[in-house]
Amino acid sequence: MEVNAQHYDDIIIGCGKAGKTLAPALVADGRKTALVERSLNMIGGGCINIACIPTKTMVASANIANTVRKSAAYGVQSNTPTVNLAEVIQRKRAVVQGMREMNLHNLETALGHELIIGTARFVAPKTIAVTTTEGNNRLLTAERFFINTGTRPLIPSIPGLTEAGFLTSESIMELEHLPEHLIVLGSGYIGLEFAQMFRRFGSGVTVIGQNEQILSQQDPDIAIAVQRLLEKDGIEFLLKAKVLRVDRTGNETILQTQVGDREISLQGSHLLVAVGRAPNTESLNLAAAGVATDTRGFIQVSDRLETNIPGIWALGDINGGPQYTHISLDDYRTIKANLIDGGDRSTRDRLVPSCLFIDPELAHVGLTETEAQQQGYAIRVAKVDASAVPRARTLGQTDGLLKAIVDADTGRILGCSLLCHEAGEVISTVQMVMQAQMPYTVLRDGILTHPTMTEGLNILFSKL
Ligand SMILES: Cc1cc2nc3c(=O)[nH]c(=O)nc-3n(C[C@H](O)[C@H](O)[C@H](O)COP(=O)(O)OP(=O)(O)OC[C@H]3O[C@@H](n4cnc5c(N)ncnc54)[C@H](O)[C@@H]3O)c2cc1C
Ligand SMILES: NC(=O)c1ccc[n+]([C@@H]2O[C@H](COP(=O)([O-])OP(=O)(O)OC[C@H]3O[C@@H](n4cnc5c(N)ncnc54)[C@H](O)[C@@H]3O)[C@@H](O)[C@H]2O)c1
Repeated sequence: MEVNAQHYDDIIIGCGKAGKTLAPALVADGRKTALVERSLNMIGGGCINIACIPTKTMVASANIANTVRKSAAYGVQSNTPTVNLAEVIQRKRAVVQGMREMNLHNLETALGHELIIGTARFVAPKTIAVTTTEGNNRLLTAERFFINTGTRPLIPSIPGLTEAGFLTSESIMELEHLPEHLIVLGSGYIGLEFAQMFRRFGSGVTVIGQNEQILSQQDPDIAIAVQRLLEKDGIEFLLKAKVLRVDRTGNETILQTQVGDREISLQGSHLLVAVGRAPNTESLNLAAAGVATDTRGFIQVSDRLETNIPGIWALGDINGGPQYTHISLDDYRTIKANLIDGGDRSTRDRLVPSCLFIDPELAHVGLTETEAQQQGYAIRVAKVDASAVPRARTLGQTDGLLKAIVDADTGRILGCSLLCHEAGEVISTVQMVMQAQMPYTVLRDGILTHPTMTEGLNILFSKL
């Protein structure tokens, strides 16, 4: 049943990191604001419910299992660990639920009844219809719209895949029994984090990649170092492989693959598909609003995140930028600066840090060596094994590689990749030096606490 349209100053569609942070800021700015989120189970967005937080909670369990398994090397005797996946999942659910409740409380406090649970679709420019879970329709209009609807797993069209069945990053985190042998299709972020996690829980794991190199955006030396340490964990890789067909027979999923001119058949108890993300744009009926998308369906935006339609902005993964929660948060900062604080902030030239949460972690900021060369910089490259860092030795965490790319003319750091214990923390120090536009010598000569992993930066930059 349709009712008369309700009018708002601002409507946010999707409760991702950007949307949930922007809503209270708009309210505080005196705007009559509604936030439309399609599911109560997704309050707070993908990050806390089905992505970063649940995965990192489960990675913590996997790392505990690994520590126990290796304890004898530290002089501590223990039994071989037994992983109860149902309890790991229970712990994950508790962490997620706690964060979702906190987000719900914050949003209800800021928005009251203007937090609307339902799926939004445009029916006219600046007008949406919201279908609630009970099937009711509400018409809402607003002067300004902010789209923050995120992504979902991309499912490739491979013969037999749908019929055979498969796991995604969401369903794999609801498994209560350990897969005997997990095949992971995709050698990117999601594929590698789950591959190591399930290997450490006790599953056999094979990763299939379509390129010769895993982590295709990284430099080859870094990607190879990651592959080697995952192989040390017992993970197998089948690279440069194209999956021709998937079948399910009894308890086995069988993948027919082509590697060069050879056909290789692979069997596993479970298959995880992790080959990228598709944008949640179809259900929005963007055509009714005239909002333009790219060929993959992501919304096209300016460097101020405005779409081709004045008064409609797109934030987070949906705008085709880097897919990280901290980037979605930065999109919020851009909108706040320009629309609330009267500033002039753009997304151009922002530094994008990232961390792949395997153990040891791979953190990156700025340009890779390949990118720096392609952009025509004269560069100097520093590299050092993680084993050179005293803290790594005390911890028995000596696998890894530290690498920095420096502009030979200015001494400024162009990029850095750290594959080492606590890399995700250490990279922030490098990022701050880059942001302050200081020369690399600050990290070479600065007094850093001994013995810490950050002290490794003294060692790395003294190689130049
Ligand atoms: C398994 C996994 C692990 C990850 N780990 C990390 C990590 O460790 N660190 C990191 O930085 N990033 C990580 N990411 C990426 C990160 O999760 C995303 O970049 C981030 O969640 C993007 O948030 P967003 O603001 O774009 O929106 P999202 O968080 O995707 O939220 C979009 C919201 O919109 C809602 N919605 C969609 N369509 C509609 C509609 N029509 N009407 C109403 N509501 C709608 C959805 O229900 C959802 O709640 C991970 C991703 C995955 C999949
Ligand atoms: N720690 C983190 O910050 C974190 C963790 C998970 C996800 N994420 C974000 O989510 C995004 C999506 O992750 P993802 O792993 O799905 O994507 P991804 O882009 O990182 O990796 C996808 C991989 O799948 C491969 N691929 C594509 N089609 C294939 C096919 N048909 N067969 C075999 N391989 C194929 C690609 O070559 C690529 O290596 C990431 O890019 C990242 O931005 C971040």
